[in-house]
Amino acid sequence: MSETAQDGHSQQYGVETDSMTLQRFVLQEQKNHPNASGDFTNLLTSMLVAVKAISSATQKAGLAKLYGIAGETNVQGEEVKKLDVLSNELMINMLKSSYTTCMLVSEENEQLIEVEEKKRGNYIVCFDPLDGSSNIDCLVSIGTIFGIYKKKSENAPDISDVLRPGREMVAAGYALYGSATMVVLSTGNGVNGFTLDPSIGEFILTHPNMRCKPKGSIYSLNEGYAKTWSKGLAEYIRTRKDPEPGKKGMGQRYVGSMVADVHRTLLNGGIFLYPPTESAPTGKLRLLYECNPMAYIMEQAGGLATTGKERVLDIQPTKIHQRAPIILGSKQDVEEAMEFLKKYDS
Ligand SMILES: O=P(O)(O)OC[C@H]1O[C@](O)(COP(=O)(O)O)[C@@H](O)[C@@H]1O
Ligand SMILES: [Mg+2]
Ligand SMILES: [Mg+2]
Repeated sequence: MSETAQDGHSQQYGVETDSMTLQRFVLQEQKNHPNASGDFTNLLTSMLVAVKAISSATQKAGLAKLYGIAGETNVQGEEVKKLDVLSNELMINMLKSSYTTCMLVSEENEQLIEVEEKKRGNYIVCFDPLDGSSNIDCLVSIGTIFGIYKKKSENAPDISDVLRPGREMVAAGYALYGSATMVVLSTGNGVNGFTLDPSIGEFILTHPNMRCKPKGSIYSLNEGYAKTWSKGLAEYIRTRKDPEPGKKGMGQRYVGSMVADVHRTLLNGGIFLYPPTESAPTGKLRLLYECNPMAYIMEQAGGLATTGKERVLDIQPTKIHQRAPIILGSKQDVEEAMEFLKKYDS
C-alpha cells in the first residue's frame, strides 16, 4: 500500500490504523489518562491470553477425544475438560494472576469469585466464558463476553461493587470464535474490532470506530417460542414479515449464540431480541455478563438496548445471575419494536 493510501485509511477513521494491535491501541488510550496505573492494560493483556487459548482450543474442538483437549474421555481413557469448563478456568486463572482484579462473576460459578488478598487489584470482571455452548459440537460460532467495573472506593471490595447498573462499566466487549477470531471492545469511547492474525498471535485493528446503522433489514430471535410472545411482539414480527403494501419486509437470521447474533447486528444493522417466554418469563439471557456488555457495545456504536420497558444499562441488579429480556440493535428498529410493545402490551 502506498504511503498516501495508508494516510487516507488512517484519516478516514480518525485513528492510527496501520498495524495497530489491540495491545498498542490500549496503551495509546492509556496515554490519554496521565494518572492511569497501567492496571487496565495488564488486565486486558491477561484476558487476551485466555481468549487466544480458548480460540485455539475451539479450533480443535472436534479432535477433543483424540487429543484430549475438550471432551469427556480421551483415547487413553483419561478425563478431559469440556470447552466451557476449560474456558472458565482459563478466564479465572488469567484474571486472578493479572493482579488487577478483586471480584469476578462467571456464568459457570454459582457464587461470586473473590480474588485472594495478595493478588487483588481494583477491577471487577463479569464474564460468560463460553457463550453459545450448545453450538460447540456442530462447529457453529461461539464467543466470550465480558464487562469490566472499577471498585468504587479504597475500601475492601463488597457485593455493592458488583451489583451495579451496566452504565457504570469502564469497558465491555466480546470475543467471537467464528470463521476468524475477533475481539470487539469499548472503553467508553466508541467501539473497535480487532481480528486475530493466528500466524503472529496478535489482534490487529481491522474494524476501527464501528457504528451500527440507524436501520437494518434483518430481525433475529428464536421463532420457536412464537406461541409465548406478547401481543406487541407478535404484531411487531408479523409486520416485519408482511409489511404494508409498498414497504419491504425484513429478512430473518438466528444463530443461537448471542455473540454471533449481536456481532452480525452490529456489523449489518437490524434487531436482535430475546424476549420473555413461557419457560423464561424474565427472558433467558443474564444481565451482568450477557445483556449489559452487549448493551454497552451497542450504545457505544450508536444503537439502542432495552428490555422493552427500560434501558438495559439502567437496571439495578439484585442478584449476580439475574436475567433480563433484551431488544438491541439499530436505533430505528429498536424504537419501532418499542412502539409495538407500548401500543399492545402496556
Ligand atoms: O436456544 P435459545 O433459547 O434460542 O437460546 C439461545 C441463547 O442462549 C445462549 O446460548 C446462552 O448462552 P450460554 O451458551 O452461555 O448458556 C445465547 O448465546 C443465545 O442467545
Ligand atoms: Mg451465554
Ligand atoms: Mg456460557
